[in-house]
Amino acid sequence: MNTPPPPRLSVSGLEVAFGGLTALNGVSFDVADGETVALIGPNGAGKTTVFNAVCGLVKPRSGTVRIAGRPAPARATGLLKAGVARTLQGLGLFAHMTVLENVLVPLTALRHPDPAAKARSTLDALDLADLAGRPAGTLPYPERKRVALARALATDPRLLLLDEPAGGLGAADIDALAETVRRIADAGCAVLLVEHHVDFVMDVADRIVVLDFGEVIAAGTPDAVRRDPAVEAAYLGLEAVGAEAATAPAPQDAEGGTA
Ligand SMILES: Nc1ncnc2c1ncn2[C@@H]1O[C@H](COP(=O)(O)OP(=O)(O)OP(=O)(O)O)[C@@H](O)[C@H]1O
Repeated sequence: MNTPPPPRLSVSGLEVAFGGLTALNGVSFDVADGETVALIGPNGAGKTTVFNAVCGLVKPRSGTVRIAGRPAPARATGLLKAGVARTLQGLGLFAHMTVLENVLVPLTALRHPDPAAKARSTLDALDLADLAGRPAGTLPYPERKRVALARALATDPRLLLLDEPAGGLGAADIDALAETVRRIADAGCAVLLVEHHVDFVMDVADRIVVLDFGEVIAAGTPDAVRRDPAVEAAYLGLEAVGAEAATAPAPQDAEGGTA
């Protein structure tokens, strides 16, 4: 009998401390190819710290992060080569560069054989072709978010990490985003997202991992998690969290960063 392949992402017993503060305490979960997993939890629960540990930006005190069975590379280019791409909460676009140039950044880093064609086909797929020549910083927030997603997708990641992808978007853009995320997962990519927008999470996630004070307090299908009393107690009502996320953030200055 063939051994099944290891999960695309496997986080095991992750412990992270910032001085005296234990930010993550024994966090474990997997994400399989083609699966969408959402990390949710109240503010300060440790969601971003999980992302940062997966990307090697914080060093765990103990525990492991494995990508397709191998230890996760610590540097941005190593992660891209291992098929990992990430979007950032602050988007991290280069404001004065065009949309096309932004999407070219990771392709150039990866020495893609035909970066221009790949960038253009990715922009096409996300309905951004008409904006290719515009400086990224001049676009409205929803378009800038799509550019950040395009930049991550251009590298054909096998694991996509999305940091609050629905934050600051209106209902129509959130529906379109949900469709895009489904398409990405259907193509076999593993998707891990951190998100406060509960309706969006319930819509797109195959599984939800709930963090509170750095620990996994529930994990399972959206339905199971919704009915879990520990989750309700942690949130003091999921609806309140959804309402908070519906508020658009003030436009942020684009800044340099990695996909
Ligand atoms: N660099 C750091 N130095 C010190 N403490 C940190 C650092 N990064 C995070 N923390 C602390 O670790 C805990 C987890 O933070 P984290 O940002 O991972 O939570 P989160 O669930 O992503 O929160 P939010 O929903 O508000 O983004 C918090 O108590 C936070 O204050």
